Amino acid sequence: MTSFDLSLYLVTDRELSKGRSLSYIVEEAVKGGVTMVQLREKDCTTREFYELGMRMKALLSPLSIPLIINDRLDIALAVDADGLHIGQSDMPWQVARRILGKDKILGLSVETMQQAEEANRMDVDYIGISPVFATLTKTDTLQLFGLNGLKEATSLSRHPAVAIGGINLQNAAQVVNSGADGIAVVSAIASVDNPRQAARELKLTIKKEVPNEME
Ligand SMILES: Cc1ncc(COP(=O)(O)OP(=O)(O)O)c(N)n1
Ligand SMILES: Cc1nc(C(=O)O)sc1CCOP(=O)(O)O
Ligand SMILES: [Mg+2]
Repeated sequence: MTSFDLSLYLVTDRELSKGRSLSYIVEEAVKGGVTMVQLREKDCTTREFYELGMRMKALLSPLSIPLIINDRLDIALAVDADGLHIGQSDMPWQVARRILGKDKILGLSVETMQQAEEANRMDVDYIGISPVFATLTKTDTLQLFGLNGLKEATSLSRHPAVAIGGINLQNAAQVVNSGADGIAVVSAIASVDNPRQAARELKLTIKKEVPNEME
């Protein structure tokens, strides 16, 4: 499987990118230290999603930054992405795994403690703990995990775990100190004036925290 580093995971949303192109946001974010990118565009035709996917692949592949496609197994295959992220209402993980093959990265959102526990019996490569905090970026979610829920979910999970939902410079340190292997963000990078600087600051914050925790 493609190796991956969940520490600073950018999830895209053109609508929240203040009129700037996806390529600009992603390029700047990568220069700031993003380790993984998920193409998540909800308002998109299939053709447009495919073309964006091809553009992202051309941009990220030479930099060895994994490209993950949200929801769309067909697009992940068509652009030969590094992986797919699915939620509880998306393609069943067994089907996704069978079609993607064992070499691709498969991520799964877990929205409850029970789902985190069930994911231990699934052949997925990481879980997204969704959501940790409230966010306006995605509102069709169940309960918030909060930091205590995040601690419990990361301790019971056998999978690497990325936290998502309402994560920013103010709370990122607490998130990684609660056991997450990384943070996934949309607005904290895509909606700010300087995405490169935002990524750099987030990266510094989480890098600082993980070793401190281990000491
Ligand atoms: C890293 C990560 N975690 C969770 C999600 C949410 O996925 P899902 O529940 O399928 O919701 P949508 O993103 O499809 O609206 C994610 N995309 N990425
Ligand atoms: C894509 C996504 N999934 C979530 C979940 O809880 O499953 S929250 C979310 C959006 C996260 O955006 P922001 O960093 O702006 O809060
Ligand atoms: Mg989904």
